[in-house]
Amino acid sequence: MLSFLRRSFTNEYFQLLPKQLCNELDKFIIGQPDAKKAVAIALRSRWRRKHLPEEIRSEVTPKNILMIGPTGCGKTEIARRLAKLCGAPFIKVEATKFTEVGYHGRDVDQIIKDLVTAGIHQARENIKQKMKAFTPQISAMVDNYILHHILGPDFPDNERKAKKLELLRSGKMDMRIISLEQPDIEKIVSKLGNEALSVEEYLEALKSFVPGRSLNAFRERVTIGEARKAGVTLIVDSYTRDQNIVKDALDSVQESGIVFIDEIDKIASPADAIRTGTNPSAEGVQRDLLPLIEGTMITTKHGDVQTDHILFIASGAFSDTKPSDLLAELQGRLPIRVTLNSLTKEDFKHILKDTENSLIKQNIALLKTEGISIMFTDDAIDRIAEIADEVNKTVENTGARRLITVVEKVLEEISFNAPEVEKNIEINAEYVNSKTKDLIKVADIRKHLM
Ligand SMILES: Nc1ncnc2c1ncn2[C@@H]1O[C@H](COP(=O)(O)OP(=O)(O)OP(=O)(O)O)[C@@H](O)[C@H]1O
Repeated sequence: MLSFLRRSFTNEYFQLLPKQLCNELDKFIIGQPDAKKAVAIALRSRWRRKHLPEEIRSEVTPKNILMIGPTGCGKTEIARRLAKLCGAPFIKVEATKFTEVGYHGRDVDQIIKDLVTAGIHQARENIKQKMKAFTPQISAMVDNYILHHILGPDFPDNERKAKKLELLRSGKMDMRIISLEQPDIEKIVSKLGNEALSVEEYLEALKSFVPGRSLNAFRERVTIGEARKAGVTLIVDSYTRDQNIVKDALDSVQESGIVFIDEIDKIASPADAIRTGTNPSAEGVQRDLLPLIEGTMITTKHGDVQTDHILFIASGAFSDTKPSDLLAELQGRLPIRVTLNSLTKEDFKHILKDTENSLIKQNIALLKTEGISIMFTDDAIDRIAEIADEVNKTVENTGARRLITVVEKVLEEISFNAPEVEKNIEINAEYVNSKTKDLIKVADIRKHLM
């Protein structure tokens, strides 16, 4: 059971062809076809690499990517979504963090350590998700144990026992108080490492388990309802403590980890600056990053990690510097360059309503929890997109992040007063205008000054 649960943290998306993967990304990210293509190919290359004979496989390293594009245009989102789709451990870091006082020269290794932590967390979450399919079996086992505890081991009357069990399962005994002993958790955990156990054997092994360890820590007497819940949680948690999960997570990090390094443009220095030594710390960070991206061994508290096959995606706006201002060796290690476009008003409309869990859908769902139904007319969506575009152009370009600010403004009053507002609210362009007057005014003033 355990090996089945653990098998392959990567999922079926790992098998997708680049075109199919782009289609999946299209559901969440509007436009940016080149960047989607590049990451989809990078992912498929990993699958291809896995199918190579051993001797060639170790020679093939991932083709790392440099994403160039303005802030808020989807660079991080593409990488994060890719990782999520294929179940790959993912971490985002800001390159500038390592130029801060106290950071320089130390610990870009921390990036890999954090990736391992993210990988372990994800592996545990994966197991928890998969365990959900076994909840009925686990609950039945816990109930059986509790019944055994209530009736004692020698209770002879099977008919009465069955009736009691039915009562227990129905939840009718949940308020009764029982006291539980300390579980022999060591015994259970030592069994967990044994992969040879079948489901039945595993459940059998767990019969020695007394639910409620965490409860016993602060009280011995618990209600049956609490014990039933705690028993299930404790069993699920004990699976996730298995040391093999850490080992699998390390493998997963090495084989399919993705590191997203943002603000790489901020540590690029024009050749002059390096020659005159005006920006030595930025260059130092580039040098520190080199071995990680080239492939090295990093020692973490969970074990050694070889970084050769981790996919690195570096990203930046490059408004003040150029990619060619990066150290030549670093450029060489980021051979795939993709440019992302500044988002247009049309893109904004699609981002607002057409992506899975789009901003509009999220806000509708949020207010639904208060019993409020809101509906956006098409002209309201157009207007929000227009205002966001206008403010980006005249005040500061924050890309799609601006949409969040505008939608927040539009819904501020309803959010503040809910649920004491009308139950059905239509939001049209006029309503949008009335709630975003301040934003429009600032944009107008700036426009006239330009
Ligand atoms: N093309 C897009 N399609 C859908 N949503 C987008 C798109 N671009 C940005 N967003 C949304 O805008 C927000 C910011 O985007 P993201 O984090 O990808 O920015 P970025 O390009 O990495 O910029 P930065 O370098 O400043 O981090 C996210 O919530 C994301 O969902």
